[in-house]
Amino acid sequence: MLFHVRMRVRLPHDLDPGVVERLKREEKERAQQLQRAGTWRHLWRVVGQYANVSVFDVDSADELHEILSTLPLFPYLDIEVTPLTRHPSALDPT
Ligand SMILES: O=C(O)CC1=CCC(=O)O1
Repeated sequence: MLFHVRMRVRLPHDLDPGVVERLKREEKERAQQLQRAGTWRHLWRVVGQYANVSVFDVDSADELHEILSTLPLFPYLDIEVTPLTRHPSALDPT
């Protein structure tokens, strides 16, 4: 199942810079692990915002919830999820 996910990052301005650096490093490691596994299919920066749009390929909404809710940055993310299905005019079968 494919899901479009929009994440907006809202880090508190008074968060310790060392904590911010660690969270970003851990988020990157987890994101790249999931990309290598084929689960995090697309990861794009939204121009002009500290936000991304992503496409996840998972077996269920429960699996997606588990992934998103365990991201290191999760406490600081506003997340919107949109389930996707195949468009009948799409050439790409995936
Ligand atoms: O910077 C972001 O958009 C948040 C994020 C998601 C994966 C990652 O490495 O950073």
